[in-house]
Amino acid sequence: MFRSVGDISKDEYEVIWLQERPILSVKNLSTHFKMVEGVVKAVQDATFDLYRDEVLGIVGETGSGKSVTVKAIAGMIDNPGFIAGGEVLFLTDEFSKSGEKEYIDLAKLPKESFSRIRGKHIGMIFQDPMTSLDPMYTIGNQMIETIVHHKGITAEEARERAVKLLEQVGIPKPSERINDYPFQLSGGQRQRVVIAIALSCDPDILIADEPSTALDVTVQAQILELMKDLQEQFNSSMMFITHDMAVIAEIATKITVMYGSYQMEMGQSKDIFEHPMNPYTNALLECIPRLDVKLDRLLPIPGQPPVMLNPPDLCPFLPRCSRAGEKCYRDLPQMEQMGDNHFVRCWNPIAGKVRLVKEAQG
Ligand SMILES: Nc1ncnc2c1ncn2[C@@H]1O[C@H](COP(=O)(O)OP(=O)(O)OP(=O)(O)O)[C@@H](O)[C@H]1O
Repeated sequence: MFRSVGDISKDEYEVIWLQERPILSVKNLSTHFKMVEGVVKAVQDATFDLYRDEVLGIVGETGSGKSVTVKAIAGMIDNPGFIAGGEVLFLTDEFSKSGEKEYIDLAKLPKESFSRIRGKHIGMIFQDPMTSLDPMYTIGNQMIETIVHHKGITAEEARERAVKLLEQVGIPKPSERINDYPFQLSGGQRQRVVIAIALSCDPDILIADEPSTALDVTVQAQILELMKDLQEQFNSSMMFITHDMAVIAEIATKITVMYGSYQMEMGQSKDIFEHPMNPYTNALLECIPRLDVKLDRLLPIPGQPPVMLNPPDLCPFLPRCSRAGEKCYRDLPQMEQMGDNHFVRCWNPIAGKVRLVKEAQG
């Protein structure tokens, strides 16, 4: 049965409208650190959209700029770091006079205003739960304070909500454990508490920076499973950072691959795994251990990681790339669209251009 536009309620209309517009639109974001020795160009030209319900996986090896990207979005870059350019457009009604959602540029938002964004609209989960928890207060106190501050409800209501959240993240006997101090919990349980706090204000975006890396392997898998379930339940968009392609395969709907401060490739997960076009993405995929091939050790990518201090304006993967050609030594390639939602930074992508030309002819 068809419905006319007049039959659509205001709430339904808002859902449709929101699904068509990204909740976050990052455009040409660059973040640098001014050091005595020179400028560390940590993130250059990062560009992506995040839509409702999407899980964007940011993957790359250590030092590639993953954490700095999300910290810049969340207003967490301190001196000597600074946003050197670009926009971070976030769709919110937090500062709106009309009550309608509007885009605000987080790259230009004063530091003091971030207390109205972080914790409320953007929930953060870091590798080490103790960076988010205060050892001096019970987990109940910490959760209730956050909820009262952002939701404006009574401490009693906040306590009820905290107990329910602890239950949702799998803490046994939550009405008792809420009185525990962080040191009384295991590492995995502490991370579950941090996840509960991050979710406590129904954030629009959840940012998880290697949330399971510091935990032992079985707990890692449990935390990953929990994050997947909660993302579906709470319906928030997520940005998930990891250096591990196998982890990203589990959780991300869309992936951006970073190397030496640049996005090298971005696309839907399926496309990245089935048709990687950047030689670096391909090298990363070749490092994933396979069940059908017996190896004594993981295959490392040959060569040295890139220099971040005063780098040349060339592809950062150039010194390690087996496909490098003459053009690669002259100019930096830009991100180029190669297919539906598939972008790659490379002068000589793997089968990319050939595939598109064939598609166009066919
Ligand atoms: N406070 C800082 N001062 C100077 N340089 C910094 C600072 N923070 C980060 N950097 C530099 O910025 C670059 C990107 O760092 P970032 O932490 O984003 O990497 P990453 O991809 O998240 O790596 P990891 O997986 O190890 O966290 C690195 O070269 C790092 O040394």
